[in-house]
Amino acid sequence: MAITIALAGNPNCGKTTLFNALTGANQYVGNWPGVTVEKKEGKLKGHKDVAIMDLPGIYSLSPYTLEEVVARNYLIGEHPDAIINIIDGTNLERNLYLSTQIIELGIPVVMAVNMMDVVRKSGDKIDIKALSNALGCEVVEISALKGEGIKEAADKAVAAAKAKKAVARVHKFDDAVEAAIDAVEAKLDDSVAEAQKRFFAIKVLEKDSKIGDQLKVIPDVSAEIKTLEDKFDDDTESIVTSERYAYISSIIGKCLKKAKSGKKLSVSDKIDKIVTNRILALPIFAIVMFLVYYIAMQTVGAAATDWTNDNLFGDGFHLFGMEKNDDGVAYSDDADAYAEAMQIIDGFISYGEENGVEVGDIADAMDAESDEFDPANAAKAADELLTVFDANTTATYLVEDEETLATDETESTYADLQSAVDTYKSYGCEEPDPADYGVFIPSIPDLVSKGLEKANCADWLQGLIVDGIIAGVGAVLGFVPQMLVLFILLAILEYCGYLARVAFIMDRIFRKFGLSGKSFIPMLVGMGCGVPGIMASRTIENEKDRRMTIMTTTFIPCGAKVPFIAMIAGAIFNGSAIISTGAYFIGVITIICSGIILKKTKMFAGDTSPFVMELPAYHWPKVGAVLRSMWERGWSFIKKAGTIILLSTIVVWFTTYFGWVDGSFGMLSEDQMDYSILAKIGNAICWIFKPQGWGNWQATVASVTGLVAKENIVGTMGILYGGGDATVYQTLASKFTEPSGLSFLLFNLLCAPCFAAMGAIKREMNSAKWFWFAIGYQCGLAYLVSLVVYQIGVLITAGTFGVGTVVAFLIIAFFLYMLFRPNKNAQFAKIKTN
Ligand SMILES: Nc1nc2c(ncn2[C@@H]2O[C@H](COP(=O)(O)OP(=O)(O)OP(=O)(O)O)[C@@H](O)[C@H]2O)c(=O)[nH]1
Ligand SMILES: [Mg+2]
Repeated sequence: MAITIALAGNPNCGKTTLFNALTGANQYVGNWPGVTVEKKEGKLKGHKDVAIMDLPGIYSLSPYTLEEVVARNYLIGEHPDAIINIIDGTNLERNLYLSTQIIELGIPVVMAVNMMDVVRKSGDKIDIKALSNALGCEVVEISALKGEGIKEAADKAVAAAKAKKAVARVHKFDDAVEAAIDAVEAKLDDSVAEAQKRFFAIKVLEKDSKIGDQLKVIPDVSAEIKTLEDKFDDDTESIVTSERYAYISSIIGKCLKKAKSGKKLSVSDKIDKIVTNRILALPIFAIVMFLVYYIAMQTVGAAATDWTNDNLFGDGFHLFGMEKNDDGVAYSDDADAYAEAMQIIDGFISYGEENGVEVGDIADAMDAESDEFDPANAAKAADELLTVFDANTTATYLVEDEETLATDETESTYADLQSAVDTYKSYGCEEPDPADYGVFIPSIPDLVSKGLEKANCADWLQGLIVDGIIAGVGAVLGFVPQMLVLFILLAILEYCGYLARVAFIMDRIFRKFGLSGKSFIPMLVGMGCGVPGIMASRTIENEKDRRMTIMTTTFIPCGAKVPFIAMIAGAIFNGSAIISTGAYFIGVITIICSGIILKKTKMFAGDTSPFVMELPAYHWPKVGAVLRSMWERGWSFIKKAGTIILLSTIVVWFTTYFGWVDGSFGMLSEDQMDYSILAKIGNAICWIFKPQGWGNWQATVASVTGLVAKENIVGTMGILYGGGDATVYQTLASKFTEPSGLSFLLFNLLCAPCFAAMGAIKREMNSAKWFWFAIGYQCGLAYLVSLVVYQIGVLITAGTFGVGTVVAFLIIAFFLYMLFRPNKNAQFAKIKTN
């Protein structure tokens, strides 16, 4: 016989931790209330026929928010065989409120008092026997985190389910209340099971608005309600609530012995005094986020990512950094000396070409790439070069900077040429081979292309693999080290409980603007991925607020947006951590401004949901949990690279390297990309982004592929700007200016999220109209913001003034009007001030 056991309890009491421990699952656990918003089923380890159901946390069986409805509907409608009611032992009194309701459901219950490790440490004593007697069900002490007592709890629940023995009610409410309940029970029809009658009777008495969904017929009980309300001079819901609290206080004295802690502040309280301090909170938050980004983007993470990009996907590297040859000279020194000599020689050749000196044959003989290259001939040619120039020649020529691709005029004397030729010949007229300097590991693209060449692979396939897949997927994978560092740091902040404080701090700010602090939890979750972020909006009871949160949550950079932010910051802004941290603050500011503007429209007007959130105690993050969270997020990033991004890069590569030249369709060479299919598509739509300063087909196409998955922006750039001599970063730096780079970044940060997140928006909005409204709002806002940033940017940096500037100022004026216009819908506020 299959058995289902539901885990029910208050938010943040450890249900999911217990679920993971019992089933071996890996569900998301976070140190704040409202982490789980959907029910989740798993199999009890070692029992194939026992299913465990993790539920969202609830404070009572009178649900206010969507995820509470999920939990209640499950408990009432699906009727699990047993419930493990998890109670946070550090907060017994409040947690028991739900328990008094759960034992009325007519389902076998086992109470699991969790967090016993913390309870013991604090010195409190819980009398399990007394508690069990008072509640009429089995009680076990557990620590879900440490795995203590969990097997016992599960076994007891299985036994209770098999015995099918519902909780024998020990306690009675006030006689008048009991009489009313009995009377209502008698009025319920037979479709209500006997064991559930008490629960439904109380709910009907309480005038619960949503209970109609569960009952076929709601009996008329106005007489009973009136009698009770007259007697207690209160409404029935409050009467029942205070009866429950009276019951709890009657048992709590018998079951709980608090350690004499006096009035000393706990460590958590002391930390909170500082980090949630009215004045310090925000600067501390800014510093913490800056440090997170500084470490991930500029120091540790960046070093690892640079190494990966430069070596693994770039030029290759020497094992363990040992790169000395037999004479003890470092490879990099030799390579630099050779490159410097070549620069002067090439300079003289191009100077000669321009000034009518016959250097063509010399250049050919020295061309190491050519098939007929022979070092002996090259040496002779080099000597000849010395003879064709006059000893007092000073050559001027252009040199391209490797980083910025900017060209610079340089001068070299004949003496420079002489020593350059000597150096050139001393290396045997060929670039020093890194393999002569220790164990050299070629880069992945080099290795693969050599292998493919050896295997006589067709050109197009080689192109697909090297220029398509490796360039695209490699560009994304190059960010894995940075992402892992970032994920570790965010996981630490989350597990220790700091992120819950951030929600609290932000609530103070949000509230000033008429927004609910509850909107901040989805944003916190959205820092990992927008999909669960959007789902986390279920904790908001007010429908208008919830819609608004769904619309704005993805403004926060999710993990997938990080690589492209890092790429733009790295290529155009010198890797500045201010750009990466700034992306978060821009996300938050956009959410706040959107909130203010939208709240003033009829569609979203109304009171904001109250924000009640307990601050969980600080925990030391567990190394295992942090690493697991890092790995999970990192792995999903890698998995995506292997599936959707791989597919996208193949499509991008094909459409980039195939196209029509002179009327015939075929494969294109690197300098013909402007004729490609992709260029055609991009060119057809890129005018849209002219006012943003990056209206070229490459950037446009990258933004479009970003809608499939945001990592694609980097992958697509890798293909479109890769190839050729310069690195992707160098090409990017040459194609974007600071204003256009910033505008590109902002557009892609704020516009519609990836398909997966759009799907989540569709699901949560549950309405095509609202879905399109959300997507339209995001794209429209992104378009305007990026336009303004570019136009004002060029006005400041280059003094360019034109139609675009005027439009930008008009947009700003409109925006300011929307932001500061009086709120017509907030009449109550006006009345108050009068
Ligand atoms: N010290 C200690 N911490 C625990 C224990 N069980 C859970 N926690 C921590 O409590 C926090 C909340 O755990 P979750 O399992 O996410 O709680 P939940 O009940 O599923 O929360 P919601 O899904 O929000 O309702 C996490 O930080 C856990 O690590 C325990 O036995 N001891
Ligand atoms: Mg949970």
